[in-house]
Amino acid sequence: MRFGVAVYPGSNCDYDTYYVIRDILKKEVEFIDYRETDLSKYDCVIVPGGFSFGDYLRPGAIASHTPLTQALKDFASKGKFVIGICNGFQILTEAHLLPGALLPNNHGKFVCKHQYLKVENNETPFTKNLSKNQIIKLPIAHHDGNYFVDPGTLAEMEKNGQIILRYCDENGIIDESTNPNGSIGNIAGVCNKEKNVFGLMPHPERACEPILGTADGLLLLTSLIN
Ligand SMILES: NC(=O)CC[C@H](N)C(=O)O
Repeated sequence: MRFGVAVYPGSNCDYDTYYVIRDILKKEVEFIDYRETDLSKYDCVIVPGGFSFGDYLRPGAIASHTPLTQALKDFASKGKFVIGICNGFQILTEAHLLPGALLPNNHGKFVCKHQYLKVENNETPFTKNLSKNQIIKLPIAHHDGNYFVDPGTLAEMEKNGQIILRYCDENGIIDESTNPNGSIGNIAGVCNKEKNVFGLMPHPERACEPILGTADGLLLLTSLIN
């Protein structure tokens, strides 16, 4: 399986992602410049976190119009895999590769901490190494992670199994007190209807070695490889 890691001006999790794929997962990986349009050699493109184009206009808004992000539409339509992490999730919603939008956190502050998450759907290529309702711990670090989608689309997404992760506490409680940013339904990660595009606000690439406090990110990233 060949990976590409998208690089926009202002990406800052690109090296972390590259490191995990090359040195921990031992898979082939290359950086992809945001002006590139030929993605034929990749099986999966990861759109990493950061502040692409300085988060100007809205996070992900400018990056969504670059040649690379536009080429991802054709790439995804062929059934290839796309994962957007944090700013990558913002870019994928701005590009309409995923439904919904990431609004500013409801408390107006940047949030940076470890967060418990509940696996809502393990029947996707991104979560098959996990069990349904499994609780995992990953870091979150964002200012605009407040997931919003209109009620009609949300109902469709629930029906299609497109809600993948929700924010919770260590006991799996999902409510306002365990919601770090105001996301509707505590949603932390979603996929498209076809289940080959996945976006999430937490950072699995920052949680792949026990020394980092949690290696649960590996459960997600190895699902796809297996
Ligand atoms: N860690 C990140 O990718 C940050 C995402 C985005 N720039 C935000 O603050 O919401």
